[in-house]
Amino acid sequence: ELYTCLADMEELLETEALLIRTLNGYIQAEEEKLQMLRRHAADYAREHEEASEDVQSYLSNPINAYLLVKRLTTDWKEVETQMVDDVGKVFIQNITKFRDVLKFPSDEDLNGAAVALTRLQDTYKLDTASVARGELNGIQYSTELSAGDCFELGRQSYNNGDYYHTVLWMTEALQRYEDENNKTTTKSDILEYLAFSTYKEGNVHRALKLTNELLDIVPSHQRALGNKVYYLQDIEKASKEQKRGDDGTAAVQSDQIPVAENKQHLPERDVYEMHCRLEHIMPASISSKLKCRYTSNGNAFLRLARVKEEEAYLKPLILIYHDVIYDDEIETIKKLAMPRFKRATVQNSKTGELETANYRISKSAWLRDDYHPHVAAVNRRVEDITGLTVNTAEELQVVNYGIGGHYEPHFDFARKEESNAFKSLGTGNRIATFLFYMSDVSQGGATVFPQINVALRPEKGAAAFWYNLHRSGEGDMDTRHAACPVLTGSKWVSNKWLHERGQEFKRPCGLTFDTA
Ligand SMILES: O=C(O)CCC(=O)C(=O)O
Ligand SMILES: [Fe+2]
Repeated sequence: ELYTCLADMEELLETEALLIRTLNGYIQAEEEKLQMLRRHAADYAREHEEASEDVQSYLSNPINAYLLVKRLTTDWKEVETQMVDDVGKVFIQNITKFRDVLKFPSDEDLNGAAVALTRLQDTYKLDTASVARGELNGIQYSTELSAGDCFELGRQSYNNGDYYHTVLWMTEALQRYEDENNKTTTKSDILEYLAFSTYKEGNVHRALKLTNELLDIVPSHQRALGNKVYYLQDIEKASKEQKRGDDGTAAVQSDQIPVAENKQHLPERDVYEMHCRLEHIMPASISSKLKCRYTSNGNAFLRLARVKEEEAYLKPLILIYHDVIYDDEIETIKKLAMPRFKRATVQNSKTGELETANYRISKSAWLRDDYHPHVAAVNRRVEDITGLTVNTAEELQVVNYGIGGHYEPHFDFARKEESNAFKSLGTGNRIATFLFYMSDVSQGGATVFPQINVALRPEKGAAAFWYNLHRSGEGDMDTRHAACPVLTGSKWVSNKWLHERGQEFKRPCGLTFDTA
């Protein structure tokens, strides 16, 4: 699962470098072989021509007679050996050896990267043609996609049962195919996927039209012939039902079930994505009440080194601290995390087991205080800034998000029904979250709170802090939040989750407005 993390993806470039070297080596060896054969062919031709000029006199020379026989025996054998010699074999063997050492992406990675791209397309409302041109939000980032590249994206979507994106990408593939001089795929393959997905999306007339186009190119296409019969029956049935006067169309099932309606009564997904695009502007009635200050929070250490504290929201209180993790600490933490990275997991609310899920795509690692003084220093800073103890906190969790990496809306605290969640820790629920941003993100990757319309843009060196629980210990539903998919760049964060135990006399009054 390399695609889940940008740090791992860098290693793929090393793999590619080796493949390029190997391929060039193979081409050179193959060329040397061909050159040798060409030389042989020329030698044969020269001697043969000489002999043909005067056959009698040529063969009357015993040396010539001997050479002719030799040419057709041992020399020719040598040629045949060269011809069957599989020059590529040893190069392939070399690559096979490297498979154990170097990172190679799997089919699952290809699928993950394709799904990530379609997720970005949806969240950031990117139109297919622009993405195919290598543009993201109007900025040219990469080379264009060929018809074959678009076809492969469509095929991956198709394999996931995602007909919506199949239609988008196959349509684009078709358009690119027409414009391509060196064709990178075949029109009939595109049409086959496009027709069937169009049918699945409910447009049988267009599916039929596309299938007819396919049959114009390949009249004996078995699946197309079968589908055509099926589509025609479908159309006939629908027109009969219409004549009878009843509505033949099935009730359209929406898969946009509002999971948790927010205060605007829009499906949470729409609100979440709107905030990811940073489209929402906080009304002045709220933003005008937010303050910035240098604070020491009554802490002796911080009195000497005050921190910049900014209110991002008041109820629940969300605070941003600027410049609270330093570049050398960030470098150390990244270095420690990289070899420990695992695909991030989530807790199954029924079983309490940890498992991977598509709604959380990133790699994460846990770092103990004693791994490096920088880890201890960062934890200590959380304590100094919040006035809470980190004795009962979880280890520092380091997260790196790769292509389209994200974490959909969730709570950091365990809900009542998840009574097993933090049981083994024996430190109670996650009272607060301290989230360090260890990188800027050029596009995407905001932390958003859909219930209260807050979006935080990652800023390297800054941190966000909020309480997940009311003073009563009850979870604060307004702290529901998400990490938006990364559009361009790499996103690094570290989480310090503070727990209830040990905070009994520490949760400072000044930090929260709610007394519930
Ligand atoms: O990466 C982010 O912005 C938020 C991460 C988060 O919510 C989490 O790891 O629980
Ligand atoms: Fe979270």
